[in-house]
Amino acid sequence: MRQKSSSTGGAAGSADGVARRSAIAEEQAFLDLATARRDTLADHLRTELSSDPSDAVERARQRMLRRQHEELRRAREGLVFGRLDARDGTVRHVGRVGLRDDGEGGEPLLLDWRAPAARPFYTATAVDPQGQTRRRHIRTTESTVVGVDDEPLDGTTTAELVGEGALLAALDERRTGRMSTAVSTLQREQDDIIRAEATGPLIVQGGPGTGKTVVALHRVAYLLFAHPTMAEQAVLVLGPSPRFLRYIAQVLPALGETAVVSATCDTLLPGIRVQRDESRLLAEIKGRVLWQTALETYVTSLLPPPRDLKLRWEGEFYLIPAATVAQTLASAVQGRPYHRARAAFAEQLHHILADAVVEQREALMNEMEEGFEDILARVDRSMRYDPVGRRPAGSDVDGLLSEEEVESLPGRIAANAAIARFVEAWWPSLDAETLLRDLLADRTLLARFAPRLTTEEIIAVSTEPAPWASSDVPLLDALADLLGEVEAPRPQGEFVADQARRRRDWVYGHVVVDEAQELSEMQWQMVLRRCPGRSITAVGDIDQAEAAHRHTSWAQAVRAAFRDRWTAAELTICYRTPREVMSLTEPVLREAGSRNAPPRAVRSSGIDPWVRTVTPTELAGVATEAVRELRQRWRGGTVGVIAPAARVAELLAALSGVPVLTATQSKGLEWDATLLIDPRGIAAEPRGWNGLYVALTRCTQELGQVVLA
Ligand SMILES: Nc1ncnc2c1ncn2[C@@H]1O[C@H](COP(=O)(O)OP(=O)(O)OP(=O)(O)O)[C@@H](O)[C@H]1O
Repeated sequence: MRQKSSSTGGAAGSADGVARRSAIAEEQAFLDLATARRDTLADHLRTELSSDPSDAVERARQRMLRRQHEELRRAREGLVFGRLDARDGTVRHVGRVGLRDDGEGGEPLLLDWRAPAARPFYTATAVDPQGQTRRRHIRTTESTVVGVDDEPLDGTTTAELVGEGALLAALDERRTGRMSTAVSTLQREQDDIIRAEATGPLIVQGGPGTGKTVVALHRVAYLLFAHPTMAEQAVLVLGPSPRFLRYIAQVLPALGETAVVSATCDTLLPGIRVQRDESRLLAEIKGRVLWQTALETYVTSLLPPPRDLKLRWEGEFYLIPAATVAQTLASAVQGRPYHRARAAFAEQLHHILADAVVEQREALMNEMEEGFEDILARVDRSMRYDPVGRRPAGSDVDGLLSEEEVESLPGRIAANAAIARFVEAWWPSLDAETLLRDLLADRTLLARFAPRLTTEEIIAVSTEPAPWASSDVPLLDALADLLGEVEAPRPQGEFVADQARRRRDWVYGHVVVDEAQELSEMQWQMVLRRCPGRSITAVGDIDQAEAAHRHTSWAQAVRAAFRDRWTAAELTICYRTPREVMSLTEPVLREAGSRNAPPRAVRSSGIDPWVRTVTPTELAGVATEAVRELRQRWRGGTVGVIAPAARVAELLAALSGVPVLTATQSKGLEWDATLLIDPRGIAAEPRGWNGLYVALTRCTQELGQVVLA
């Protein structure tokens, strides 16, 4: 049985009221102390910051100081939110950042929520109190304590939820259109995932509203805290849409994190923009992992075939035989990207040529000694040949190259523009966009490199229009990776995230994927490329999958990326959607073909979902009226409208002041009230029952449906 913890706040005249006021006053005094300490530390750090670090060590130190300063600066709202009273009488406060007092040795004043010692705040129970007798949630508004919720952990009560009062208050708040942090009310099953090992792929399945996004973002903050080296590599957060990224944009900065790059799969490749929609058929075909092999063999076919290479150096011709070229080519390629292999080949070629020059010079000298006049003339010519005057002084008078000349020869050859032009002509630079365009437009090439595609599929792919669509991005990314950069880019930017964002080949310390059920096999390859160490957390709901691929289980969805080397975790409690609405979802899930049960709703809104039935001509008018009512009822909050794709334009024209989205576009978002237009129309779309499941679960309070008669 669940019992409420005692909640303390607001006016009261009883003994309870006195205790409450005293608890609030006590916590206010602590908050004032912690705030003053935070301000002092932030001021001190600011004086340490320099805009002109002298060397790499100082640059790294400055990056760390800047992070710490930023973290302190942002830790305003909810600086202190919890307190643990231990059996041995120790009292520890938990907050957004860790603070030490300014006494000798700097005793801990405030525990960072991510520190191991803060863990009982999220996981202690009456059954397993972890040495604690009481957990207190401290509610604040700006710098004022407005209430406290106490939970005894001495076995006098049992509670399923951690800090139920504070949690339910947070869940009941009006939605602003921006996600907020949940650091003070994280629940046990969420905390377990947030602090899980990050050594391999972790896939978190959770129904709608179970806090997958909350967990994903707080996990990023936790990992950056627990593994400072990760901050040097940055963390990538992949979301389903720019709208979703805007929705979550404040959470990580509010948690003080700057070493984070957020993107969608469509925006991950610098310089590439998705410019058109595409059919589901093509999205599915081009999402298959077979393209990885197809592109690998395609790029391999573009390597230059070995042949005799005839090079000119200082007026003489030198022949590098095909067998030497083949050997050098094989050692240069060895799994390297195309352009890097070329650079390795060129470097070896410069040495081979230098050796040939030295050998030939020695041979000429030997012959000369035997007195051939014409050879003398050739030597003379080759010694005089110095178009840019770079010949180092000190050639031996006997015509042989000096040791210094021999040593510098490969470098001079490497710097020679004519040699570089020769290599470029034989092994040309390529660019991913041109290559992909050529491949996709050419049925013969497609049949050769992607033999697992059917003739119909090849025709469909080759008749697509030119600008890039979403499913082209992973193909371009794969090609760009197989080609490699012609020249290594220079790091730019003050924060590590700025550098990472600009680099296609940046290797992140960790990658978090939200709405991971939507990723195609080729999009997973994009993720793997950015995190070869596979420190990846993917959160999603396989029952909300709407993308064109056919996966209906995580095992299928990630087989190509991870085989069976991944760990599963589950979230089971729905925090967003009230019980009244969740009760509508079970039959929808069955229709979607799922065998899972919807998550258990943690709260009731007391508002029954309602339905209005209309004719098509009444639709816009009734929707307008319904939106007006909902906006009035949820004044200060948010209302969203979800409709079949075919009705969005008509509704956008009729409604103002509310977002009108398809089920797919509403992924990951939430409003206080949702108006669902033509749910049967949504269900009839491709993967429509999954879409309807998404649409039904977006509200935190009230659901209205407008159904066509
Ligand atoms: N521990 C928590 N404390 C306070 N609020 C929470 C907590 N967990 C989740 N929430 C809130 O519940 C709502 C749903 O969370 P979230 O968006 O992370 O769920 P989700 O599983 O990603 O949902 P969906 O798959 O439907 O998009 C959000 O408003 C979030 O802030």
